[in-house]
Amino acid sequence: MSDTTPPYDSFLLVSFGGPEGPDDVIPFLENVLRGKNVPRERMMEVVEHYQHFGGVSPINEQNRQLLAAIKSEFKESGIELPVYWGNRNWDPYFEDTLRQMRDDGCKRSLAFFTSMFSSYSGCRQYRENILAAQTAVGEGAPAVEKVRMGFNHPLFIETLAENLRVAAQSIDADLATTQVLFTAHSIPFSMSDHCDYERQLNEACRLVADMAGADRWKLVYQSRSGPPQQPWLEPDVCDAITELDDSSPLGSLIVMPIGFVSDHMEVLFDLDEEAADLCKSRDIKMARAATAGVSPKFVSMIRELVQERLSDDPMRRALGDLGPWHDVCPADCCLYTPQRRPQVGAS
Ligand SMILES: C=CC1=C(C)c2cc3[nH]c(cc4nc(cc5[nH]c(cc1n2)c(C)c5CCC(=O)O)C(CCC(=O)O)=C4C)c(C)c3C=C
Ligand SMILES: [Fe+2]
Ligand SMILES: [Fe+2]
Repeated sequence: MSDTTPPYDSFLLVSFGGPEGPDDVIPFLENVLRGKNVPRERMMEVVEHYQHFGGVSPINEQNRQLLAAIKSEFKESGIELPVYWGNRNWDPYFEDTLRQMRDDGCKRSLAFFTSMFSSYSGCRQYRENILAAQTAVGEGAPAVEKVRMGFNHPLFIETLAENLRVAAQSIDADLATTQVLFTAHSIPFSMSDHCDYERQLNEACRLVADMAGADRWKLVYQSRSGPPQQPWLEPDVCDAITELDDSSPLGSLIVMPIGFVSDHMEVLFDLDEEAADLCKSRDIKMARAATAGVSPKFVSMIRELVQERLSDDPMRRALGDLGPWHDVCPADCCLYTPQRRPQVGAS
């Protein structure tokens, strides 16, 4: 490492958080929806989804497993960074984590966000959250810099291509002929107009489909929360299934939640319940492909994204046409509304 290389002294897993019991559900969702134009009725609908699973989102447990996997991957690779975890919407909150990091003597941390695609929610909002937490902690709060977006990293694409093949095998489907629907969280146009979310998603879908040999694929959206008069990305996964099946009976279908890195509540409810019920009612054999989770290659990708920032080597691995994404976000990266003024946060 040369003198100009930032002396990172810690690693921070940046994530969303989720409720750990029935009483947590409403305060959690109020955190999620603060500042977002989402009707109360939609929030109460989502409350039911969470209560249906005992009020516990699997996301926190999945992040605990991811942290453990990252720790052992770092150890095996000789990376001596202590590993921390902070969330936007639930305990452990960023402020508590940054305070702990300051008390442990951390000055500059490298962060991995559990979002593989650029959007306000998955990029800028986290940087704003971290800035707010640094301000709250005050003097001595560690600096936080994020690793680049990994949507086109070969190890991410390989992980998902393998998961797609496994899903196809589970229903004896031929990927060359079976319809594949890749899903991602729908967002309002006022968000998608100011980021590369759709471009990155389309690229990742193409790369995964090519690698797995899936010839019939489409990118669709799930988990829409806005009022009906507000335009959000479409089509919705269930509308797409209905339309495709009406035009020519699908028979079999593979759904892959490419926009998410773990099988959290939105995957369990919107896909494993709603989309699966729809498929059952139409006699469609549906397989839901696994998310990256703690797959060894995905964990190795996180390690690689960290290692490239610890070294002077400019090498950045990426597949496809978009190239490696930026290490440092430009000032206007992932704005939400055109009127929003750029704010400086963790890069
Ligand atoms: C305006 C945009 C969004 C609204 C409103 C919204 C509501 C909402 N989201 C969840 C739960 C999750 N969302 C997650 C990811 C996610 N959400 C949005 C946008 C909105 N969500 C985006 C663009 C993304 C992808 C980027 C990211 O932040 O990950 C996730 C996954 C988080 C993870 O770390 O994997 C969850 C869970 C709820 C319950 C909700 C309110 C009804
Ligand atoms: Fe969301
Ligand atoms: Fe960004």
